Amino acid sequence: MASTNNQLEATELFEGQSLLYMHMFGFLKSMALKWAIQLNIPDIIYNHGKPITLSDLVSTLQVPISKQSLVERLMRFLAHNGIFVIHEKGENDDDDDQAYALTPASKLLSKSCCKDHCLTPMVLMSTDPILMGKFHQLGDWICGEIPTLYEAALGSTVWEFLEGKPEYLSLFNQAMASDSQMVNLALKNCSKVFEGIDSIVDVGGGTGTTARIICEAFPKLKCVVYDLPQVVANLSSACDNLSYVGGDMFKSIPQADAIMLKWILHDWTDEICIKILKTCKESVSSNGKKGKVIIMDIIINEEDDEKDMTETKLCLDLIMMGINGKERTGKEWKHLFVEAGFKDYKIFPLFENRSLIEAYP
Ligand SMILES: C[S@@+](CC[C@H](N)C(=O)[O-])C[C@H]1O[C@@H](n2cnc3c(N)ncnc32)[C@H](O)[C@@H]1O
Ligand SMILES: O=c1cc(-c2ccc(O)cc2)oc2c(O)c(O)ccc12
Repeated sequence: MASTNNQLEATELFEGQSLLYMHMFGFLKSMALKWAIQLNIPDIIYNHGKPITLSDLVSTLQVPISKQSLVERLMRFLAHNGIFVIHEKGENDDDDDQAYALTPASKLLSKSCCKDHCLTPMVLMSTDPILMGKFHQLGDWICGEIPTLYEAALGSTVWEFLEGKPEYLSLFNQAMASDSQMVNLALKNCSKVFEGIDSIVDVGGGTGTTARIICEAFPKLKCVVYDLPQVVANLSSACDNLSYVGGDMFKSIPQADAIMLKWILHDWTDEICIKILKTCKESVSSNGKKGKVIIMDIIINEEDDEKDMTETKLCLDLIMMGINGKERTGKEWKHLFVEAGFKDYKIFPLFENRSLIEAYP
């Protein structure tokens, strides 16, 4: 009996050990992704026009002979994780019997392949050493009085940090724009949301990627991108129905039939979200029309989502924790709408980890 218990205990401990190793080395997934981008591998494979053999890849990369096997090992790791796929050509145990091809994930990292849907800037932001570095201070920050991890690690809130560092503002804006490009692919599923409205303000709309997609799809809809002055400075619109206005959403929000908030509310605490939602409600109600607030954001739904999807949402929740925001469950979203005085709201799936919520004043 004792030995059965010991065996069980040992089995469980080995499982625990295995889980810990998986987590300890998890950072190498993002590092290997960054390596592939730094070496331009997704574009090299795409431009090759067919799966690329190891010898063609290393010769394009001009990797010294002594390091060629390292490329093979990195590609094996990335293929194991679904970023590339290995095509086996023959039965010989020869390097050139294998060739690497793109998967949907690496297509999204190739500018040549997915010009309008390239997620490379988001990978570069999420793997930036300074931005990643602040997570080393989670422990000290949680036990201290400083309100946000950004302030604890970098000395200012995220928005002040970005304002003072043009290269990071540009990295952040490009990362946000790359996420917004995906709206293009999802718009057909939710086009009804934009029908019957004449004007919309994209509050915190960044450099205007989402607004541009909506303006092109609905040429009669007048769209304003409203963001901090340093974000919209020097931006000009290519479409007649799109304009940029610099301002502070905590001071005022321009009037319109609809307000859009994409990836805005998850940046803030409940208290601040309720304040933003109340201002939006006033803005869409003040012209006497029955306006609405359109929210594109994350809803945590552990019951219905796949485990991997929940994991991504919970990772984003930790990122939001660092800027004093949070990802919310359906119940938590309801709390915001009720407290801000909205009469009703509807939820639609948008894409992958994102939902679209229409809230009615
Ligand atoms: C996470 S980004 C989302 C950008 C864009 N909506 C998107 O999804 O790509 C948040 C945006 O809110 C803007 N923002 C932050 N504070 C703001 C304020 N007080 N007034 C207006 N915009 C603000 C930021 O500059 C940034 O562009
Ligand atoms: O990978 C990220 C993403 C963000 C991010 C995403 C969406 C938002 O509405 C705000 C921020 O922020 C990050 C960040 O602040 C960081 O230090 C590292 C990575 C990321």
